[in-house]
Amino acid sequence: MSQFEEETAAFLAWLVKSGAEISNKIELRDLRQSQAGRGVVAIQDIQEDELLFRVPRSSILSVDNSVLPKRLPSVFKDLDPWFSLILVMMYEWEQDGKSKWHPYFQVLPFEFNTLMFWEQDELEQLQASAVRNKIGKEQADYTFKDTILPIVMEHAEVFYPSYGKDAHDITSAFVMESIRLAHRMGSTIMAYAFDIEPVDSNSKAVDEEGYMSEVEDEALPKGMVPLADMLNADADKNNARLFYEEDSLSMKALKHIKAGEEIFNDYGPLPRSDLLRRYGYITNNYAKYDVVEIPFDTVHETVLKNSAPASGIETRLEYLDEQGIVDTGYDIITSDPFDIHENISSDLIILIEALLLPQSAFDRLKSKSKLPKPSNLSLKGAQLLHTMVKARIAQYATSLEADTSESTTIPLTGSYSSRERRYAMAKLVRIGEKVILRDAEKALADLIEELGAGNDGLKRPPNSPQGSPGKKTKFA
Ligand SMILES: C[S@@+](CC[C@H](N)C(=O)[O-])C[C@H]1O[C@@H](n2cnc3c(N)ncnc32)[C@H](O)[C@@H]1O
Repeated sequence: MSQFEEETAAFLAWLVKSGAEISNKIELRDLRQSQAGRGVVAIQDIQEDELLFRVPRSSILSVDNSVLPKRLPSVFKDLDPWFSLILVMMYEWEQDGKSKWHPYFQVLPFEFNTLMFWEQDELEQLQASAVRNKIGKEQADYTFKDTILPIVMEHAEVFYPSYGKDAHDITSAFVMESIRLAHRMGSTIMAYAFDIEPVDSNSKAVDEEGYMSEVEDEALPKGMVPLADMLNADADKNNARLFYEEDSLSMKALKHIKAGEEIFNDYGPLPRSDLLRRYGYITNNYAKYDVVEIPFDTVHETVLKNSAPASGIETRLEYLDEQGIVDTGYDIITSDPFDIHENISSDLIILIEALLLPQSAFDRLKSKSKLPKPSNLSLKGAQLLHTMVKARIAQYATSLEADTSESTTIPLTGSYSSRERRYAMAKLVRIGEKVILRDAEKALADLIEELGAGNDGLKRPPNSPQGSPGKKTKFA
């Protein structure tokens, strides 16, 4: 038996000993040959609603189940769920064989393929993707130094029992190791933890949509649910879900699963950029959730360069900010066919239309605390949006045509975190974003032609068909 298989077997034996029930119709399998780590596979046909496994709440690696908060009650009084679980995991990891969760840690990752761990040249393959600004490595470093490190240093003898009496002899190696460990546990939580609902609900799903925890759901306590977190995900291939019960959490089949099929959880409708950031992998099945962001700076610059009045823009932005319209960026989502009003952020359309209004019209809206209607995209608005989209396209180092001149596939051989794999995944992410921009550019160009040829009083391009009288576009 390989070490990998031994660790899997020891983990499952530990889980069963802890009171878990595991169906004999499933197997925790080595899927490294398809670059998917471990995964759960059906070895016999499984019916809809059938129990796959049940994990007792006491086996969850969580703040409630660890002794650390009992040892350091004052530390946990005001700490948010995210930092609390990081601390607990650091503590339990350092207890080594003495931790109740030791066999579980052996099947959790030591290395990650998420964007936080990519080299600079690998990140550059994402070109102008907005995900590069969301990796948050510096922010995480800062908060770990600010929040986690002082606690670990003050209670070094608790966290690092092997330091013994010299626990307070803190060295820079100690500091670096603690930050590294905090990153590792933070990344594990991001890709593996669930939001744990309290023990009151009547057999409730993980959250309303059944996704694994989102970092954004900061209020709910987080927990690591052994085996439940061994399920991979592949967009709509989802066929199982975790349900809360009073003393346990149960993974059940959502549909009939045939022998040999993989059992998939649902990580949510994530664009490939975000999937890469949080989970370190992508599949083409997630392409339908792709998003491209128009950063606020691009919006601002385009408005300043291309439209009067430049004066008063900042005051208008202040009002729009109060109304919740100003954001760091605006999403354009993918769909085929592309629909301007469905796919382009309505806040972006509101922002543009508000900035284009004559001063008197803007003042009137403001006095009534109102905003332009996103359904009323004007010709000027469409033109400005079109210029913005073109400016955004120009921010990427290569064109869509160049990127797609040869097909890109993610290598299935070699190391999971190889440069080759990362380059290919990054290329697919940027292609997805450029496809949306191309579609948006084309839809806006068509709309401009339509509005220009219609009743906006502008000159129609030569040879364009005459719009029939009274014909209204959806956007006029
Ligand atoms: C919740 S864990 C699932 C168990 C994981 N495969 C393991 O071996 O520990 C999430 C991680 O599994 C991997 N993963 C999940 N779904 C995948 C898929 N469809 N293809 C490749 N890797 C996947 C990614 O590395 C992701 O960060």
